[in-house]
Amino acid sequence: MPQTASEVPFWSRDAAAACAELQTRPEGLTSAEAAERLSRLGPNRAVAARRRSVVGKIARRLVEPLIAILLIAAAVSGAMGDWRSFVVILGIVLVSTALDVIQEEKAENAVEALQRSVAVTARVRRDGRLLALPVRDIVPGDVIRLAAGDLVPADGVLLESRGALADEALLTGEPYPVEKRPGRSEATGPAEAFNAVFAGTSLVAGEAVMLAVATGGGTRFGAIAAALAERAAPSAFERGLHALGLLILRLTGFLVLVVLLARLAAAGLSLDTFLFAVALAVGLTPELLPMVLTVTLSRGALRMAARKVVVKRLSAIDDLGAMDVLCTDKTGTLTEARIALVGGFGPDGAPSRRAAALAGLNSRFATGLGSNLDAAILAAVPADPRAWARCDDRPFDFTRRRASVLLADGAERLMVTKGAPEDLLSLATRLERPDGAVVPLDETARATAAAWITAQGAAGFRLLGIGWRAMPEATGRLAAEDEADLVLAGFVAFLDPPKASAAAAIGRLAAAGVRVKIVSGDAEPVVRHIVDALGLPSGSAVLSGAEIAATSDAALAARAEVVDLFVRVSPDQKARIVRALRRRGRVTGFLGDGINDAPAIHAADVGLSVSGGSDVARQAADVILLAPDLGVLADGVAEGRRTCANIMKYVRMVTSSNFGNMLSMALASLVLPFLPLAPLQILLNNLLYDLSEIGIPFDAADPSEVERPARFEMRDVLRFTLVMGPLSSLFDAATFALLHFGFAADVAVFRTAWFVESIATQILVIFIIRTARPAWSARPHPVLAATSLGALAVALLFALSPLGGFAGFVPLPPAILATIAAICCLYLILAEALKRLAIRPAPAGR
Ligand SMILES: Nc1ncnc2c1ncn2[C@@H]1O[C@H](COP(=O)(O)OP(=O)(O)OP(=O)(O)O)[C@@H](O)[C@H]1O
Ligand SMILES: [Mg+2]
Repeated sequence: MPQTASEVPFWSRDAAAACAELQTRPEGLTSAEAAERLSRLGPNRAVAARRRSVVGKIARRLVEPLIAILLIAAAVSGAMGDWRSFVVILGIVLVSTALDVIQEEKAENAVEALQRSVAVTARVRRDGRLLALPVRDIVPGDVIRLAAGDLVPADGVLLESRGALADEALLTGEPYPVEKRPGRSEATGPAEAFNAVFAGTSLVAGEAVMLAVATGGGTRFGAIAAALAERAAPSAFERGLHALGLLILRLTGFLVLVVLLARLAAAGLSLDTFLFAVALAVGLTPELLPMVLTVTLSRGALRMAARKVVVKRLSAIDDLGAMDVLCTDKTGTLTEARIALVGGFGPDGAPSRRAAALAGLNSRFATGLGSNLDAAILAAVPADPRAWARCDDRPFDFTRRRASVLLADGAERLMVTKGAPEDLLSLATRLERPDGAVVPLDETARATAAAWITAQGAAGFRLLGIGWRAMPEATGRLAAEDEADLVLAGFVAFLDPPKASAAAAIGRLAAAGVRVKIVSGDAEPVVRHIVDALGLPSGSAVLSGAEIAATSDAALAARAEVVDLFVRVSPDQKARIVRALRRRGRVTGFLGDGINDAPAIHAADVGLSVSGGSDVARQAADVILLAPDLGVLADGVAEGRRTCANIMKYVRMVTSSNFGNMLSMALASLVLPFLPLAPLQILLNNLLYDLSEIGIPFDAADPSEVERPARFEMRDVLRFTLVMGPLSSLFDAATFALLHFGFAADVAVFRTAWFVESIATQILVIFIIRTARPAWSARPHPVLAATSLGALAVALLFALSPLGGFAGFVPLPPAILATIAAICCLYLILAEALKRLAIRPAPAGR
């Protein structure tokens, strides 16, 4: 059984031959057969899971420069006979690596489970039944049903097709959907193989049944598709953090070098100097930041999931938090998507059974996208008594916005077209009167119909126009030109009530600094009606698809920013609007559920879809809403910002307290005749400090931080550092002076005292800088309080009890203890007073 395409391409066999070769049948495999194949051929995944094993993770950490340096330091200590350092350094490497790996592993597991819950499934025939199975469980020989909007889960040949059109643009570059039908193809390349479908492409119209021939790495395009689908571009937040990390790295390198040279000049090379430099480098580097990011983001993801928002790409949380424009589709988010047929109406607007009956014929025989409009028609219109049979059809697509069927009854050939009402009106040259007579469509009748269309739209009805045309007896196929010279039979009208919760949700989003824009394929009056019904600001100008088509990208960018309503836009225009907004620096989200929304979802900073949306939309999305409700999204945005706010707390800690303390120590080492802290003490300080921060992801965010889009601004970070850094240094200098000159402390006492001051200020300041509000009015999360105070307690236990002897700590005289306590209190009070300058205040207006 070939798992890969062999020399003979698989599409050169017909369905029966392919079935025989794969030992399967149109009814599909049995689950026993499938299980056997799955274990033999492996899961249907184009690229092996990229996730590292635990061993891989540990190995990766051990080769990181910092850890490598520590290991070398341990080895040097051991070789020199300093067993205490050897053991402690190894212990620290062990603890921090374990901490890192366990946290990350847990985070990844949780997020993977979430992602699985929104993974795309395929409808597979197994044991004679149709099952929804995860795509990864598909094996060669499986028989799979596909409908418009579905992703093709494997390479295969078609067994059946009804108007199937596949979008292979991603793989062949062919921009237009290509027709797919069963048969045998002589094609040499996949692009021309009309009977084959390929993993990674999607069906945009029609229905099909396919036989999977190749899965996983054996597919033609799977690997390319996976690579293309992979979005490597980091979020703005990640880019900012990365830049900050680089900055710190450079400073660290510079400082360590200076200290090392100075000590070498003063005291010559010694193990202590070497270890001190190593410890300083370790202390200065925010080595846990990557882990902390993953953990914070995955905690955010879990909290969002509890609010029915599932993120597929972790960093999308940052983008969601930063989003300031949301473009949304209309149906399902602003409306209930419970579409009901109101009735048929003639060209003059009088009730008409005939229009409804023709719409029923079209919906019944049209292949392709079974839209909810069709469902509403079929539910309300009784089946036509005549024995119509389908000859051909031109399925619906979002650019033409209409669908035509060619029907036969005996020698009679009838084409029935339904679609956007204003388009149908312009295609029509005649009209059908209530008595059945066909007369030319004169200007008055045309104007009457146009006015009626607008009036109905404004009254909240969605309309489809219905036209027909008698075709010559021999006609067997429909051509594009046939959709012309129509007889207008009238219209069908639908109601899709506006969603009661939408107005409040949009209000919440607006209050949170997210501007909502409606981007709809529907007509202006209908969209306007919804806007009015929801009580949304209706003053906005409107931009239509036709206008957009005539606008350059640059001009569109300027227009798109101020316009909030876009009507009659095609799928690629939706994407153009998103790109235009992004070009203006807007962090843009797009929420949609249809095939027509997928390009825009893909183009957005945050692509959003709903769990009931089509495969392609969900595949393109970064975030899936488990309920089609903007309120859910507003919750998600708040959680996204909370997550960003927590990441900023780390950044503040790293840039001010951690870096500040290590900086002071480096400077002190230049002045003092001895090292201000023993290397082991620095490492211990660093480890306990890292531990203290583990609770940050649990913390709540300030209301002010949730109220506006969260952006990573290097300026804000620098401002914070410039205010809080010197403050911390000031207190370090005071400690230094008091200990060295005031108390004339000896080395051991000096180090113990400095350690206590350093770790206490470093850890406790989290309670101050975690909020821009007064520290006492914003209560920290209990987990954060526990990790911080716990780490501090351990540090004090080491430093102040006989336990600390191993690291060179000695008991402190009460006078020094009291002085340190006073310094800490004073520092915290001043930090509280100064933080208002350091943390960006909420902007006055928006
Ligand atoms: N089944 C169908 N048959 C004929 N025409 C259709 C059908 N479905 C949709 N149309 C036409 O295509 C237009 C665009 O489709 P649709 O309204 O679903 O786009 P959309 O951008 O997803 O809109 P929305 O914002 O309402 O979700 C419709 O307004 C209608 O005129
Ligand atoms: Mg839609």
